[in-house]
Amino acid sequence: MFSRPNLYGNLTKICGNMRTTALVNPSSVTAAAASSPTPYSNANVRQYHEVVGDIVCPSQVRGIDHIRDPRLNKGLAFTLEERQILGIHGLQPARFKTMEEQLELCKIAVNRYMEPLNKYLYLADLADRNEHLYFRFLYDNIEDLMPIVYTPTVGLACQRFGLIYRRPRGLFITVNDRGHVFDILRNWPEPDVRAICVTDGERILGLGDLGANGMGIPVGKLALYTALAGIKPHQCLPVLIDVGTNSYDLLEDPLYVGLRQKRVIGKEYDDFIDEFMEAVVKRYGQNTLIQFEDFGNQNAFRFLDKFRNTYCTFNDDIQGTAAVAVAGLYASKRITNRNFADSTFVFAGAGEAAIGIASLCVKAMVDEGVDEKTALSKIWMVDIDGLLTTTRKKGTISTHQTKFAKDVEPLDKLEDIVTKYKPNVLIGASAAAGIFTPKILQTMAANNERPIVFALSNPTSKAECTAEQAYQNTDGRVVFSSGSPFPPVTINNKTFTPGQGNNAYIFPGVALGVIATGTHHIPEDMFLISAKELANFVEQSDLDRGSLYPPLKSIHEVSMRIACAITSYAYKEGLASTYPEPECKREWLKEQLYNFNYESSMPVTWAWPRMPYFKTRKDSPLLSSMK
Ligand SMILES: NC(=O)C1=CN([C@@H]2O[C@H](COP(=O)(O)OP(=O)(O)OC[C@H]3O[C@@H](n4cnc5c(N)ncnc54)[C@H](OP(=O)(O)O)[C@@H]3O)[C@@H](O)[C@H]2O)C=CC1
Ligand SMILES: CC(=O)C(=O)O
Ligand SMILES: [Mg+2]
Repeated sequence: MFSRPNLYGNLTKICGNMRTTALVNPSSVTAAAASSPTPYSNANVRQYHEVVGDIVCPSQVRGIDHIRDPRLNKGLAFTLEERQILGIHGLQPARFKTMEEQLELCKIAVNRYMEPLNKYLYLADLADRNEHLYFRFLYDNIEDLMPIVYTPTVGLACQRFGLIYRRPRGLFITVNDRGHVFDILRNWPEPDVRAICVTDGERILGLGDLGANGMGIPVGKLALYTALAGIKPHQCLPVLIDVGTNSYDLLEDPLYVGLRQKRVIGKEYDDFIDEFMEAVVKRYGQNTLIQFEDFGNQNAFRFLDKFRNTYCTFNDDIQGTAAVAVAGLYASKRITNRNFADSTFVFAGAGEAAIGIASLCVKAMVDEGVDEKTALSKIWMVDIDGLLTTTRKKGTISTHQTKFAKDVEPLDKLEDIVTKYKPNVLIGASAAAGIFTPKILQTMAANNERPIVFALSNPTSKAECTAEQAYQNTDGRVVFSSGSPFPPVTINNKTFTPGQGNNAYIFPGVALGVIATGTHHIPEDMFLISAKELANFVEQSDLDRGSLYPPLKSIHEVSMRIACAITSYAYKEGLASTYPEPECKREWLKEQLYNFNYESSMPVTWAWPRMPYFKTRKDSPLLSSMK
């Protein structure tokens, strides 16, 4: 244990005249967190003045409010100087801890919970208490914690949202706020938002319409912005657009926290979304990235078409998913030796994810030198009514699906379609659990030496098949990946660890590149570039263990590589608005990242807690009065 030095003499000296000074060299403060605290003195006050020069005041918040602010709180990692100067001394136990010691405690604490939802709640509580520790904990333990803050557990958290809701972690904008969306955005305390993830909760993972309970999704996605790509948390804003829900269960549920009405649709809904988009630009600027997430099918495509050239926006379910799946297919070429154009694809599902992937596959084939018509002929799409054919009744097939419809006899059953068209690639994005039956998987294995099967639906309970079913029914020959994680499977004495074909490999890196460069619009090319970047990072050892993706522990590097590629592309294509173009993109991006370690909590102008934010030492009346 640390002995407690007599600091009160020094403190009286410093606090005696609140308008003099109490400045301590911040580097010594950070280092001191781990070691025996050193009393402050006028000597190090002077040194700090000399060292710091122009300085930005880190915080005006003192006392218990400093601990209560998750962005400022460091728990027991506050040094003695920090505790004294911030006026929090005595509000915590005597012990000083390093961040590493705190992280050990987090591990013990989270592992005490058996239920994933309880782990989720522990992490949410940690984020509400100590943001730095939360993100560092996620960053260090992404393999263990991604299934908690993200799919599959985030799905359960959304389903139980009314029960577990604690504190605001994003904005709820309801259709009753029409005409006042800008005012609601102004209520968000952060002025420097660079990225918004927005949902209206209509299609939350494969769980359907969860209305306002869908807030867990933008919160989880943006947690990954920080944990995977280092985007600063204060620059991220989760938004839930509440226009009601068509879920009868939720409307009847006494715990439901959203508007208790059926969804507003049509012009009223569209005008509301328009107002939201305009308000975002007015509040945060035209380069604010707006990631659309888990909207209903029709709206997702409509809004992407409508906004993609007028706002800085993308749809993660359509475009992010496309990139991760196509990356997996690029990587699979090293196993099957087949180009895209030599393949036959069957998609179970013809919605956002499936159409997005199929469209990017076409782009990849065109990239290989094949014409678009030939590329389209390789792709067979199946929705709930069976094969997409040109004979479908008008109105049962959308404009995005039309180009994939085939001039053939209708076929309803997936089994028959797989038997007849003999795909070597079978991709599920249907939210229909178990539709890849043993028979279908066996047919894939009978027709292909190395059949490719992606069961991309989330959460785990909605997967088209489990990893175990895929390996067992193909004699271990399948090249498999899934949207949510599955545990390793051992068959014929060989253990397979399939990779996670999830857009989390893509959207954080894309977002980092887009935000850093101040890109205005996000062209489709960026997703093909991201796919190639991800595939290039896959090593032979990944393929050998049965994965088409790098291990999650290297997902930070994946995000950085994607961000570098996006940055280069943005400058090359004249899309960037941040000048001058940096020579070394990686170094330049790294300089902008979140610091996962604690920073000094020593406020330069601590003696005037409510003073405005002075940018330079020269500007500060406190400091100039000291001359
Ligand atoms: N791994 C990842 O990164 C991602 C995974 N997903 C997952 O993909 C799933 C679908 O999402 P999304 O595309 O956005 O949803 P959509 O609602 O847009 O599409 C679902 C599609 O599946 C079809 N479908 C439903 N039941 C069946 C069935 N029994 N057989 C064949 N097709 C069927 C639907 O047909 P119809 O329209 O006729 O009902 C529709 O075409 C979700 O579970 C989602 O979590 C989504 C994004 C990313
Ligand atoms: C992963 C994702 O975005 C989804 O399942 O909707
Ligand atoms: Mg999604």
